[in-house]
Amino acid sequence: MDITVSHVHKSFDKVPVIQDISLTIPSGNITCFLGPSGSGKTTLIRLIIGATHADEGSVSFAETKMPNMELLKKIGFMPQNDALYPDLSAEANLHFFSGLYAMEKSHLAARIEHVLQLVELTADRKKLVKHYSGGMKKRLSLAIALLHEPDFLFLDEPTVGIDPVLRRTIWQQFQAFKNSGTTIIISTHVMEEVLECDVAALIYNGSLIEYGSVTELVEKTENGRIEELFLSAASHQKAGNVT
Ligand SMILES: Nc1ncnc2c1ncn2[C@@H]1O[C@H](COP(=O)(O)OP(=O)(O)OP(=O)(O)O)[C@@H](O)[C@H]1O
Repeated sequence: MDITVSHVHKSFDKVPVIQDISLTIPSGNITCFLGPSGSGKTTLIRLIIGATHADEGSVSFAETKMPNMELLKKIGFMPQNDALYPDLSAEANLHFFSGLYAMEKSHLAARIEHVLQLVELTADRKKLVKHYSGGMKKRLSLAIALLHEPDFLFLDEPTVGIDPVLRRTIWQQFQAFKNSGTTIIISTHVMEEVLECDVAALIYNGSLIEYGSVTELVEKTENGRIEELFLSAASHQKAGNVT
């Protein structure tokens, strides 16, 4: 099921934040939204999952227009800022979120066990979240996003604050999810992570400046560094002709 974003616009307090973005996110791939801080990546994710309402334009998952309650059950979202309950343990947080996803009780315990293992938090499952480190909270947020085995996984800067070894393990997991058919959309400003993705959308000041396979985008650069494409967008924008 591909995701189609069609001519989406969004302003906050009359300031345009997303400007006429259209793209098709292919199913079963890892797509990244890459852009500098404040370029609109989080807003675009929130528009796609229906958490923010677009001023103009539409988002569809195959033929179904968002927002749609049935589709929401197929979506996992890991926000940039943790939405966790600090006075509950990791396990209790997972139980709470399973209620929101209306998960069947029969295999809940096994799912909780599985996602805790994936993010290496099994030993700390009883600890209150307020005593967690930043990286542990990130990992718990990821576990929550994975709990209901979503077909679409939206991850807003998932590896910020995670050490390089665990980051590697987590990326191996993302590749494994992809191989089992999950569509992954990830926002990042880390250029190295782009090379892990199949497709990249480069976002600059709320506009889509490049979109294509990572291989194609790398080929457009002189030295294989995708940053170059931003530098040329920035210089065009100064000259007033970014489209
Ligand atoms: N609810 C809101 N109200 C007002 N302005 C907002 C709101 N949400 C986002 N913005 C503004 O929209 C712009 C884009 O923000 P967004 O969080 O989408 O960027 P981003 O690319 O995800 O940044 P970062 O990489 O720093 O997370 C910023 O200027 C931000 O201040």
